[in-house]
Amino acid sequence: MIYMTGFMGAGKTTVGTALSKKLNVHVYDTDMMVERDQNKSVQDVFRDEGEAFFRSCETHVLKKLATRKENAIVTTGGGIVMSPDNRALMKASGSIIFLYCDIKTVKSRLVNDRTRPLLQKFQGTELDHLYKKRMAAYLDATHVINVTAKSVETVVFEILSLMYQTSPDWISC
Ligand SMILES: Nc1ncnc2c1ncn2[C@@H]1O[C@H](COP(=O)(O)OP(=O)(O)O)[C@@H](O)[C@H]1O
Ligand SMILES: O=C(O)C1=C[C@@H](OP(=O)(O)O)[C@@H](O)[C@H](O)C1
Ligand SMILES: [Mg+2]
Repeated sequence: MIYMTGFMGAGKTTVGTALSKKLNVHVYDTDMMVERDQNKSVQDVFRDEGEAFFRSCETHVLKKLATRKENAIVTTGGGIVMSPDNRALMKASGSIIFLYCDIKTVKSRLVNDRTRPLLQKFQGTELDHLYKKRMAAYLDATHVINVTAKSVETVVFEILSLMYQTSPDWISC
């Protein structure tokens, strides 16, 4: 498995989907899997059951994915790395690619977003604090790609280049 991690708005879901097409492998998005399991949006899970419940659902889907014996991409939610157990599970079952994006770019990408409950909760400097608090956990990754000011195509190309060097068995042509 290749797990894509990073802060909200770094482009995990977008880049992971594009990369999966290039590699011709499945992509699994932990947020979408939680939504399917709970039959409601991430926003509604946060509103109705709270963040702790969402985190338990997230870990549940991660555990299911980690047992799959296939080459696939997993695009994670931005908070998944805060559990050391989740990080250990990802490392034991694959590699972690951290998409680093500076906070200014994150904010500009998500300025009109209403689907991420933590963006409603943490505003202005509070979001900066959350970002800083999480950085050490994000950096506990196999590879780091700086995605700031890069197009999706450029980021996908950089990941493919990295994979040619580190995981050539994934590349079919
Ligand atoms: N490299 C990029 N350049 C510009 N916009 C991007 C890039 N990657 C993602 N986006 C945009 O940023 C927003 C958040 O992307 P998304 O893939 O949902 O991020 P994440 O899953 O990390 O939260 C979307 O509107 C997406 O189109
Ligand atoms: O950073 C976080 O804690 C979250 C990020 C979201 O996913 P994205 O990183 O794909 O936005 C989603 O899991 C939820 O809103 C919580
Ligand atoms: Mg996402």
